[in-house]
Amino acid sequence: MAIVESTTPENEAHNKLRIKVCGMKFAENIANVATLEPDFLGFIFVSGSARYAADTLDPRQLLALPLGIKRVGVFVDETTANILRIAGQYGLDLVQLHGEETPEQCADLQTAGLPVMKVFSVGETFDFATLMPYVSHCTYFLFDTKGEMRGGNGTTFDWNLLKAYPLSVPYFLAGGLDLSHVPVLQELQLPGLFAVDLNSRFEAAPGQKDVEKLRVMLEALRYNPMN
Ligand SMILES: O=C(O)c1ccccc1N[C@@H]1O[C@H](COP(=O)(O)O)[C@@H](O)[C@H]1O
Repeated sequence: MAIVESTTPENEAHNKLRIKVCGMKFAENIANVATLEPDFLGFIFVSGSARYAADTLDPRQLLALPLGIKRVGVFVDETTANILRIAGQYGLDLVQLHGEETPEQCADLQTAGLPVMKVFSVGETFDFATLMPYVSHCTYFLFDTKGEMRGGNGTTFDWNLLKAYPLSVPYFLAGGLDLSHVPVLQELQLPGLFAVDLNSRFEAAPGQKDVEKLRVMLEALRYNPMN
């Protein structure tokens, strides 16, 4: 993949690979990462996670983020009422559902005006038929590596499985991504890939991102040798 595949500004906007930095929880760190202008910042609202944001974050810190950065709330098997309440409180633009959420719950959230990104955990194989009931109820899909924990395992899966992606729903790729993967991503040219999700491989401590490490990664992802 040429990370920015087109030379025209119009197509560039459509084709460029978006970047999500996830697992943010400290105000100063969020402000510093925001200067790198990621497309999405993710906040974990899962109480067992080391990246749980609700303990440390004042909603006003999220509401003050630049408009160009979309705020993503990450949930695992949370009730629709709680998701909508937290989304309103923190001004979330999108929710990432990282558990066993049903197509009906995705539909309810989207009907309530909250775009949904449904996560699917990928093991050694993946059956794309699993996605079908979700297609009309999700704005994005996200593919993460199946692991011991719901998310944040820091491990990759065989991305070649996504070469056969048959749908038009754009997706995020997550799971252990780091700088060493940029050439592989460029080579693979995955159909439907909309964004990459950066999390535990860019941390100085849980929830504390290494800004310099992220800066190098974002520069590598945004570098287009064709320009
Ligand atoms: O990071 C967490 O603690 C977490 C907890 C519960 C659900 C999702 C979580 N993180 C998500 O996991 C993926 C992959 O992260 P990693 O690169 O493997 O560390 C990412 O989408 C995070 O949003």
